[in-house]
This record gives sequence, C-alpha cells and structure tokens, in this order.
Amino acid sequence: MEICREVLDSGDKRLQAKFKHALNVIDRTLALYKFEEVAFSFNGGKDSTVLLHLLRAGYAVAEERLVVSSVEVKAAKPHPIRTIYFESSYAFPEIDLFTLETAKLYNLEMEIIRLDFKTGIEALLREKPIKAIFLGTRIGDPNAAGQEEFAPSSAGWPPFMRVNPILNWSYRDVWAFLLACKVPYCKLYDQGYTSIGSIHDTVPNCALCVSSDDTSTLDTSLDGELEEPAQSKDKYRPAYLLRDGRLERAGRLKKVSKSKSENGIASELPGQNLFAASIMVVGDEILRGEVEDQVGKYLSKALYSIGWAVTRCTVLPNDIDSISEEVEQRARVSDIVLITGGVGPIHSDVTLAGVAKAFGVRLASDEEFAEDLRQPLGPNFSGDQNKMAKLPEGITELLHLQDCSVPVIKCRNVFVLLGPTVEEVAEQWKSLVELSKERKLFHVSQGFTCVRLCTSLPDVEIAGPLSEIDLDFPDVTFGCYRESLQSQLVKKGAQSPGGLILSLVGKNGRRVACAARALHAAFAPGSLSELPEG
Ligand SMILES: Cc1cc2nc3c(=O)[nH]c(=O)nc-3n(C[C@H](O)[C@H](O)[C@H](O)COP(=O)(O)O)c2cc1C
Ligand SMILES: Nc1ncnc2c1ncn2[C@@H]1O[C@H](COP(=O)(O)OP(=O)(O)OP(=O)(O)O)[C@@H](O)[C@H]1O
Ligand SMILES: [Mg+2]
Repeated sequence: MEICREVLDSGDKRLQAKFKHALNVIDRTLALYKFEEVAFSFNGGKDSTVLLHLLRAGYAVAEERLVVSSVEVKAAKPHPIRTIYFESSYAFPEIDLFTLETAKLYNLEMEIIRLDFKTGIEALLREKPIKAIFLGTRIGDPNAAGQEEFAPSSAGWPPFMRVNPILNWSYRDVWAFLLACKVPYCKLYDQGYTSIGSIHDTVPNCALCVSSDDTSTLDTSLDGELEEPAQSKDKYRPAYLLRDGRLERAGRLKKVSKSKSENGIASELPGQNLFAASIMVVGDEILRGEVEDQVGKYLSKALYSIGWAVTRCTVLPNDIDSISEEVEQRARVSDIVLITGGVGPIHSDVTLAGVAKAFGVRLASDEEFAEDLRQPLGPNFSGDQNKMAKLPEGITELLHLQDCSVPVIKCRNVFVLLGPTVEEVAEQWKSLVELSKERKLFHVSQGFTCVRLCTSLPDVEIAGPLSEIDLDFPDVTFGCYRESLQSQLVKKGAQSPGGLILSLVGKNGRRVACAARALHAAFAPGSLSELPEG
C-alpha cells in the first residue's frame, strides 16, 4: 500500500510510531466490528484527511487478512469505506468541493447528511446497523476532553463507539503525514487556514500572515487574539509552516458571551472600570504557619497597580478536591484567577490536577511542555513520563514569556504561575503583564490611587462624618483599620502609633484627593495626618 511505503520512506521515526499505533487502533476496530457496522466521519478537514488515508491503509490490511483466511478467495472483493458527511450551508465551498472530489477519487461510499450531528446520527442508526464511527478528533480539540481512542458516545446521544485513531497526534504529526504521503488536502490550508470550522467562525491564522509591509518575521508571537477577517492585502503562508501547534486554532473566532470575551476573560464593566481577580496560593507549609505567604501579598499589590480589584486571596492545602472546588468557584465569579504553588514533581504537587478536575478534563502529557521544562530542570528531567509535564487537556495554553525560563500555564481564565519563590513569581508576573499588553490576555490599565490618613481619634468619633463623606464619593472606597503597634513603629514616618488608619482608594486621583480634603475638613485641624505610600 503506497501510504505505508511513503511513511516508511520518510525515515521519520516519530511519524512511523504514530502511524503504527493508529493502524493498530483501526485494525482492532475492524476485528471487533463488521465492515458494514463501521463508518468514517469525513468533512474534508486536515484531520479527517489524515484519517482517510490511515483507513485506506488499515482497510487494505484487513482485506488482505480476510482474503488469506477466506476459503473462497475469488469472492472476496474490496469493501468501500462507508463515509458520512454532515453537509452545512455554512461550510466553506472549498471544503465542500474537496470532500466531494475526494470521495470520488478514493471511491468512498459517501452518505451526505443534511441534519445536525445528533439528529443525523439518530436517523442513520435507525436505518443502518452502525456500531462504530471513526473520527479525526485530536487531543486539544475542544470536544476531545475526556475522550480515549475508543470512547462510547456521550449520554443523550444514540449509542455507538467513537473511534479516534489520531487522538494523540500533534499538529506537527498531521502535517508530517500529509506531506510525507503527498496526498491532496483542501486548498484553504495553503491560504493560511490552520483549523477549519464554518464560514462564520474561521479566518486565516494571523501567525502565518505576511502583510504587504512585512515579509520578514513570522510566527514569533503567541497571538491567539480574535482577528477581523483577512484583509485582501494580507498574504498567508501555508498551514504546514505554523511552527507552534498551540496556535492551530488562532484563526477560529471564539463565541463571545455576555460578560466574558476572548479567552473567557471578561471585559471591563461599563462605567465601573473594575476587574475582579482571585488569588490562590497552594501550600500546606503556609497553613501550618511554617512559612509566611509573600506571593499572595505580592500579587495583590501587583494587580492593584494595574487597576484590578482582588476579591479573594486564599491559601489552600495541597489537596486536589480543595483546589478544584476553589478553582471551579473562583473561575466562575472572577475575571481572572492567579494560582501559585503546588506545581512540581513531588507527590503532593497537585495544583494542575485540581485545575483539571475543576474544568472536568483529565491531565495529559504535553510534549511541548516537556521540552520547556527540559532546559531549566536539566538532564534529570525525564520528559513526558514525568508528571510535571502533564497539563489539563484541551483547555491549556502555554504562555512563553520574555526572560522567563518556564511558561505561565493558562487554562481558560486561570493562570498558573510556576514560581515558586516570590522573586520568580514577580519575574513571571511582570513578563505576563507585558505579554498581556500585546495579546490582551487581561486588561492592563492605570492603577489605583491610595491616600492613607492616620488619627488618634476614637472610632466612634470618626464613624459619623466618615459615612457621610462616603455617600458623597461613591467612586472612592473608604477603609478603616488598625495596624499592629510593632508594624507601625518599624514603618518610616509612622505617626500616632497604635492609632486608626483611614485608607481612601479610587481610580481617579483627583477625586481621592478631594475626598481626603473633605475628611480633613470634617475634624479639628491636625486630627488627621497623611501617611507616606505603603
Ligand atoms: C460522528 C460524530 C459523532 C459525535 N459524537 C458526539 C458525542 O458522542 N458526544 C458529543 O457531545 N458530541 C459528539 N459529536 C459532536 C462533536 O463533539 C462536536 O460538537 C462537533 O464535532 C462540532 O464541533 P464544532 O462545534 O467545533 O464544529 C459528534 C460529532 C460527530 C461528527
Ligand atoms: N461536518 C462533518 N461531517 C463529518 N464529520 C465531521 C464533520 N465535522 C467534524 N467531523 C468529524 O470530527 C472530526 C474533528 O473535526 P475537526 O474540525 O477538529 O478536524 P478537521 O475538520 O478534520 O480538521 P481541522 O481541525 O483542520 O478543521 C473530523 O476529523 C471529522 O471526523
Ligand atoms: Mg474542522
């Protein structure tokens, strides 16, 4: 079979291993089910094109076995690959055409279904005894979460086995195969499309753009941003030149929900100018009081300095369920969640497992992350067998940062900073903010202005005027607390140790100063004194 020969001739050991494994999955399926009980779900996309040729190879092997074992050798004729295509009026015409031409070229017995997937499969199963369907689903596809190579259809779907022979193939593997086998693929992939959905949600991948005024640098940014449809002046390189497979879906426009936008991250609330972040620090040693949490404090200040409100900062034990419950809850109510601690090769490092559980996905080995870790961790790092290189499947993006040896792990609106020391977290955070300015991962704006006033007046005297002024300044937050005598004494310029501290916080510096003047005016001169910035 020419496909087997081409893969062999390519000399690409990795491709050969993936090919062999996929053929084995196909072979096991054809041994389990009769030919007429199996269908191939083909849509002209690159993954299903790979699968088509794997099936051609796999069917040839199975036919051979049948012929050899058949008594009536002459009667054994080739079985066409039973194929289903869900046609849609929103499909690219190029995809439609390629699907039909390919079916003709390879003599596929194709059934065109003009219904949605579920209803179409229900109708199909009523008529035909299909028990298994081959799909080109790969890990990293949004719908791959929780699937294995053999995955029974989900609850609520008619019963059949989903067979995913290329589940563990990477973007690189797909192109290595298509190019090595020199098989035709849809021409949209030569025009910069790297993953194809409908005409309404797919544009060429901006990482492959060669704009008319820049033809030199390509594929250097990790830009997954929503781009407007291609300008006609822009040219795109072919899909197989995309070096970073994580950007495969960068040309897929994401569904924008009411409050959350790109990457699941919320837009600034109109008129309110406030984003809410949650911080989670994982470590039993902090809960035992052995170690003081400096990271939470650093991140709170850092978020505040870019205009974010921190609505929760929690310290959690190294326990999967505690982490997953907190992530699940905080990711829902916050714009972003920052997590540090509990990531590493030790048995108690379960932060990523907790994140995976919160989002209902499994942890899967990630070859690219293993590569990222190999350099900083040195020769003792044993690659993807090491649990450190496992990431929540299908929802993770690695953010490579300038001047940082390890990436930040982004799972939807949750960012895991590998740290673990406050210095390392600080370095990662600063680079993340820079990257965010380019990619709009989260909003970076002007920080808050804070004025702190110190007084020895008793709380009861302060309370009345303070609540009145509070009403006059809805855009300023008034806080009131006492610092320990000790910490006030060590702070330079502290006056009135042991007294009350009033803090006035707001985005508009002028308004904060105005509120401070109003407070001064409400009490006898000299009752309040301003503290230096803390
Ligand atoms: C043959 C076939 C079988 C499918 N089986 C399931 C299933 O069992 N459970 C499910 O949730 N979705 C199933 N789907 C739907 C896919 O998971 C996914 O929603 C679909 O490929 C649409 O992806 P898109 O929204 O990116 O276009 C199936 C789709 C096809 C074509
Ligand atoms: N309209 C469809 N008809 C039949 N099968 C489909 C259809 N849409 C998706 N599938 C099945 O789901 C698989 C996964 O779809 P997915 O979009 O991830 O990959 P693809 O379309 O092959 O390639 P690409 O990622 O480049 O779009 C396909 O390989 C195919 O088996
Ligand atoms: Mg597709």
